[in-house]
Amino acid sequence: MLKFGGTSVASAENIEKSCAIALHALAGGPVVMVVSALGGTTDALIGAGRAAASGDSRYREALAQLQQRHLAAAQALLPPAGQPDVTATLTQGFSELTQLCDGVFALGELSARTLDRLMSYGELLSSQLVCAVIGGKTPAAWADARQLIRTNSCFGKAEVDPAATRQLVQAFGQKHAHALWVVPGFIGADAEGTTTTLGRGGSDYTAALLAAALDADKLEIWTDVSGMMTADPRLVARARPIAGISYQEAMELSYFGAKVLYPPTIQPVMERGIPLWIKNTFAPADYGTLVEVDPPHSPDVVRGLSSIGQLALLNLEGSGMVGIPGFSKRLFEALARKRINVVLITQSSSEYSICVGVAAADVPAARAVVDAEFAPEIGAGRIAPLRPELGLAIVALVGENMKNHPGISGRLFGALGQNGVNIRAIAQGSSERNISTVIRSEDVPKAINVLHEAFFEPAYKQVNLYVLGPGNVGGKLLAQLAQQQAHLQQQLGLQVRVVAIANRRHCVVDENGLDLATWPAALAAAGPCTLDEFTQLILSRNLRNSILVDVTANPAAADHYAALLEKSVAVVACNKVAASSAYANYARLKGLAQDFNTRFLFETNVGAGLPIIGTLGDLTRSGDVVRRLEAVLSGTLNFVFNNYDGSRPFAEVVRQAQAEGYTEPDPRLDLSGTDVARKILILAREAGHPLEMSDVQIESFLPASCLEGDVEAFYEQLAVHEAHFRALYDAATAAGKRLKFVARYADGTAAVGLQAVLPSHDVYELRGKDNIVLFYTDRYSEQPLVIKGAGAGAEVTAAGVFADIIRAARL
Ligand SMILES: NC(=O)C1=CN([C@@H]2O[C@H](COP(=O)(O)OP(=O)(O)OC[C@H]3O[C@@H](n4cnc5c(N)ncnc54)[C@H](OP(=O)(O)O)[C@@H]3O)[C@@H](O)[C@H]2O)C=CC1
Ligand SMILES: N[C@@H](CC=O)C(=O)O
Repeated sequence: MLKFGGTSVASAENIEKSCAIALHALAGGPVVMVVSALGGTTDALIGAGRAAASGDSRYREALAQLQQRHLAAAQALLPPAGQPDVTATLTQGFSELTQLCDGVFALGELSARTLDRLMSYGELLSSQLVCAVIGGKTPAAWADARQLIRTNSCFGKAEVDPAATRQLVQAFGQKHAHALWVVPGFIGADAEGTTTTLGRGGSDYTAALLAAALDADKLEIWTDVSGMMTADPRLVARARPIAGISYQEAMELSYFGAKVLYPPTIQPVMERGIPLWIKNTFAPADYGTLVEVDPPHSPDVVRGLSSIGQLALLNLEGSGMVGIPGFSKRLFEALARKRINVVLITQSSSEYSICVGVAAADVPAARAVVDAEFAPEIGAGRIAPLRPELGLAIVALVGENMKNHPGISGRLFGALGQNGVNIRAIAQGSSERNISTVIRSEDVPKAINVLHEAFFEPAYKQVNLYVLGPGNVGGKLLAQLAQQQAHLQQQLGLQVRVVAIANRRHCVVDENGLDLATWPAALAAAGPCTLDEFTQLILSRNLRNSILVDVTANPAAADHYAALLEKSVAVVACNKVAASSAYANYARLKGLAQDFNTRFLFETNVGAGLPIIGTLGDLTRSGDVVRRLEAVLSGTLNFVFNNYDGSRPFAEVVRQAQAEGYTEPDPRLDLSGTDVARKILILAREAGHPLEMSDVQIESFLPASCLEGDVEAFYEQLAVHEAHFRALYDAATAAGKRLKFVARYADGTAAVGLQAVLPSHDVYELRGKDNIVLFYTDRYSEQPLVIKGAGAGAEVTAAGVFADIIRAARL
């Protein structure tokens, strides 16, 4: 039994392919070919009927075009001698169709019964065309499905009488012995012989009914994809075909939106144990999906993911329901009276509420019928009026193996939770074959991708970066990312994509990942975007595993972290503003990261790429208590005082520090001690002490006038005060000391300031732009734990940001 869908017969070329497949199958025994209408025909027929009913005479043009398409296919496929019969059949069919639509036009009404008749021509004509084509190569007989498929008179989606159908098919088979039959799909007839249809996609069902009635060896559904996929390939780029699947799993997946198979198709073949094979007409060598009783073992615990959109939840709740039998019965009966299909049901054990999922389009009817049913209880205040919630979708995991594996739901909830996907309702049958979650519609693409990663690509995770501030550090970061992309993918299973880059003037976005070799040109050519717009971009794209990387020094950028963390978007910042802002804000951001299962990381805020904050975290998490910190935390100031000896102006050495990328974008922050004050404040907080910036005492060595005016004025004033800096240097040198800008924390107070230290001091030998931190803790009480190394510079800072990105990605 072979069924060919609309795309498989959409053109002359495709019909040739389908016929070749059928001829090949014929070598193995008798074949029945069930054929859909030429792709797009059913919609065109419905459109023509509706146009006629609404008094729009353009239905005639539409029918003429369809006729032309069918005739052209016949001409292309058949030799001249074989054309007249089919041409006559097609012409006759379109003449009947036109008469039918003329009637609809005259009456201004299109009944469901007439629409079924109208639609049936799609399959009736395509199957006769295909029969003529294949009949030119081998003997073939056309059979009218209306003599085989017996239905009730529910027009639009008639219900099949399987026993009567079986009898009709078998009797027909005994009377007409042919090696090859061609049968129109989708249509049947009621007991009076009136044409009915089986619902959109119903040709699959026709084929399954015939396969069951004839006890076929197998049913092959030939379509335009290579089988059922692990997820909708339009949403998940790495979705792959499922080779083997059980009937029950296929049924779950097809009901839950895997459009490859019309859901009722499975039942008739499942009852008879007939294998169902989904194959691709355009890639016949592909294996496809074999649906059978006992598919081979698969390492995948979950067989597939599916989703249903346009869902609404209806909540019926109130204390009047608790412990009273019959409420659910009344609810479901009320919905059934309006023929409202219930897709999902959940009820809490408190019995305080029942929640059902229905199609969003059914909400007004559901609301009316349920509120009417429970009017007495609502009036008495014992239950609340029905509360619908719209804009929802179901995402489901399907797989027989799930029941043997603990932890599947945990993985499901963990993966969604880490990506800020809120689950509104959950349903799991005791078969454990399907775990359904109800989520917001706009989260579906993200959720499906996250779950596909979690269950089908365990060694692979896509990470989406939004980089704000491609300056010295940001530029180096992008270069390092470009260089390491292959390594990240191969060694860590991370596909790190930079989705957007913005500076103050431009913002470039590519949801598929920017080309990291050419981003500067792309950025320069892109339009501007504000910080608000950048944040909205991140939120609206709603991509999985999103990370904001703030490589600016901008205070306003830090104001956006909360909105992102609240949506489970991780924040990696080398911008120190947030972590050194008011303690309440710092604590709130950390709390948000924890509450929303994401990360707020700022390792580079202290000591650039050195592992200072991480080490502090390890100490405190393991129960150690930090009593005292002593540190040199400014790469700039260490560089300046290591290089200034009076032989060239102090201002020139500072300019060199800036040119080499050690200073803040505004070097006054370094020279004033503010940058170091921020760092010791952050360390004290990370050690568990809730200090404010006002608690840090800053002893500035700069003359006050250096901080009045802009950066150029600052440099001018440094030059003006050269003698002051020279005197500081000379005094220290004369005493055998070196100048170091030292930060200290002890007993709840912190201070930063310039000191002349003796050779015996721990920081005396600190070279270049290095930083050093000495941790005095309960465990390291005599000899401190020391971290020392390059504490400034774009390359090392970018490396620290990179490491934070990986930490955030591997959460
Ligand atoms: N240098 C170092 O050793 C270390 C630096 N850091 C931190 O790294 C951060 C960056 O320093 P650095 O790279 O030297 O600075 P740069 O001045 O070189 O770069 C800053 C970047 O931020 C962008 N920017 C500023 N404001 C905005 C805004 N409102 N919207 C979008 N982009 C904006 C700038 O854009 P535009 O070009 O348009 O102005 C620029 O691209 C600072 O916070 C610094 O404290 C941390 C540790 C060590
Ligand atoms: N400007 C800073 C850079 C690192 O935070 C410094 O000089 O240390």
